[in-house]
Amino acid sequence: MSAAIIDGKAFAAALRARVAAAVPGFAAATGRVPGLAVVLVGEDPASAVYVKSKGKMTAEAGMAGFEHRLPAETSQADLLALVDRLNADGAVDGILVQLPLPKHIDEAAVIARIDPAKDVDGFTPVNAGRLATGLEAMVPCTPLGCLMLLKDRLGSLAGLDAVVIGRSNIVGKPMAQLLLGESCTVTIAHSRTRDLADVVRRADIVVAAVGRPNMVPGDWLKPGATVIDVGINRVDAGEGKTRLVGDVDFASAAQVAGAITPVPGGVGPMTIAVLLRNTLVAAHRRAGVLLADASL
Ligand SMILES: Nc1nc(=O)c2c([nH]1)NC[C@@H]1CN(c3ccc(C(=O)N[C@@H](CCC(=O)O)C(=O)O)cc3)C=[N+]21
Repeated sequence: MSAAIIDGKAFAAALRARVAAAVPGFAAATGRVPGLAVVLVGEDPASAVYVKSKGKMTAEAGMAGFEHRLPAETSQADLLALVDRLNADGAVDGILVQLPLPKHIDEAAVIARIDPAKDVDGFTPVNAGRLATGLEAMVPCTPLGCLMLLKDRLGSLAGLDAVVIGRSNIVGKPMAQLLLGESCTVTIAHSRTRDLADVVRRADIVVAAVGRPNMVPGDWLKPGATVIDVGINRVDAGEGKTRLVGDVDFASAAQVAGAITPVPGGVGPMTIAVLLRNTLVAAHRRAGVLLADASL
């Protein structure tokens, strides 16, 4: 094993502490604390776990959390009406509608309904367009967390070759935009990419976000590359147990990479920490209050 392990869990805890430290200043200026509304439709057990952990960390940061659990049969009209109410609620600075939604609901229509100023996931077309054109935007939490880890590790990313594996609106595309914004030479690879191993081997930075357990082996990597593993895949561990693995084969990749994020304890905790950071930022922008800590 030669790679440094990038401790996302520790970085995320430090980020949450900086967010929490900024809340009293906001409260003094506005007479209220930042508020995050989380909407969960249906009973998906994995989703319920994330929502619970988000709620706990929202409270720990000194923010107000508003949880809305709706039955799986909720109609699209009722969900849109809830989004409208949250858009109009002055105590709500951030709105997160947990994905995926049940199949009878048009996900794109629900996301597009969220006020872009409260879109702390950065999933609305307005924020995607603002990010792509270099305007001030709410940036999706997972890619922004990955970028924070990369800049902490590497300093300037200018001129580096970056390969993003995966082209989702949630991770791959915004990740590529952020890396482009840092002046990387960016390749977006996906399921139809030819000679993926050769593409990945050119990269100084590899961000794997496909959702396929252990799909990137160490012998695809350029020695010394920085590897960010966004995958969170639950796999069978025998004896009726399961465990989490990433999209990168950690054991072989750690022999070749310069640095690598583990799963769990890498990107996952960053996602929630950045969600709180985005809620704090949205609250300041909406209230017209300057956020004193420029590192946020
Ligand atoms: N609108 C929306 N926004 C999201 O950001 C969103 C979503 N929908 N739907 C579900 C996914 C999933 N997600 C995770 C967040 C943190 C961890 C996390 O903290 N994982 C821990 C391990 C957790 C465990 O042990 O199960 C880790 O990687 O160390 C994982 C997954 C956010 N999501």
